[in-house]
Amino acid sequence: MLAIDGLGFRYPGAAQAALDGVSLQARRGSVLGLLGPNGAGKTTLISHLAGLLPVQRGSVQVDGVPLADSRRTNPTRIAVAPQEYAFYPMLTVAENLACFAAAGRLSGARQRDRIAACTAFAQLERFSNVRAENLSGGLKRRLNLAIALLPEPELVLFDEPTVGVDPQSRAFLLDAIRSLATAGAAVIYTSHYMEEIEAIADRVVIIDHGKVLRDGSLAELLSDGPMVVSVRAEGVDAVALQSFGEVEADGSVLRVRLAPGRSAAAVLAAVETQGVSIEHAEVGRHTLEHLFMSLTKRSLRDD
Ligand SMILES: Nc1ncnc2c1ncn2[C@@H]1O[C@H](COP(=O)(O)OP(=O)(O)OP(=O)(O)O)[C@@H](O)[C@H]1O
Repeated sequence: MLAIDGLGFRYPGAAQAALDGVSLQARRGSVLGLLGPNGAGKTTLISHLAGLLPVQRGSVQVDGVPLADSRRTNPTRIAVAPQEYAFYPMLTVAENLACFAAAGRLSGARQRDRIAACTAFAQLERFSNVRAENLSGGLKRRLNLAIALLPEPELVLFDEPTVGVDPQSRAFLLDAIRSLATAGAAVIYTSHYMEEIEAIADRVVIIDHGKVLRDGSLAELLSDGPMVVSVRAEGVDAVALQSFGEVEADGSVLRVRLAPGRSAAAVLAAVETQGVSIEHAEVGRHTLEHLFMSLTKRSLRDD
């Protein structure tokens, strides 16, 4: 549905491009997980799709039509559920929905139907008369979701929609977002929580410094890495394990990305011969987080 090809963007006066030749596609019925460290270019990309930034280089097309033309003929086809709360705190849930429905030019029976459908979808019925400022963090996120869905968009972008919510609300939001794709919408989902992306995305795009580092199905990305042995034990000599593969320390956990021909059993045997006791050991393919960290490196992003 959405095809981005070679998108480049430089903020006025910026030394470096925020987006440098980004290409990706979002399909109906599918959740695309968009991952990148701070400053990678995610918000800049989403701002293009929300119509807030002009295309400087490359192209963005919706079903083969340039984004700007598509937005002109159908401004509500793409919706963004932003990171910040996008409602009026002084208004109740029902008043907010009515206000945003009217602003989105919904009227009459259609307006009533959409408000009822989105209230039910976000399970907000019991809170219709509660002022938005008095909702819990999870309910505020659900109101954000309901507002974004009012115009029945075909492509929905979620920018870190679960920040500050408890595990129950997070599970609810993830299920709800997944069900949008199941019902036929195209969904783009950004989050810093890798386990969320693993839970709901079919495809994953990892970007950094404005470039796409990896684009593939979740299964491809998880299966094309080496086997990883994680060992939690105090006092292991990490240098002695380097002959088995790349070794990474994470607190008291050592992670060995096995080199070809090396076995997990040999790593565990080598740790035991050091005379330390293993508290916990795990063997498996690398997780999305391992892949992400190895692609984007571990350095902190302060810019
Ligand atoms: N308004 C702006 N003017 C100049 N540079 C900007 C502006 N907004 C963002 N940038 C720069 O563009 C680059 C991409 O930033 P962007 O906000 O798109 O990253 P991000 O992946 O969304 O990061 P985060 O995870 O922190 O939200 C960064 O180097 C950032 O400093």
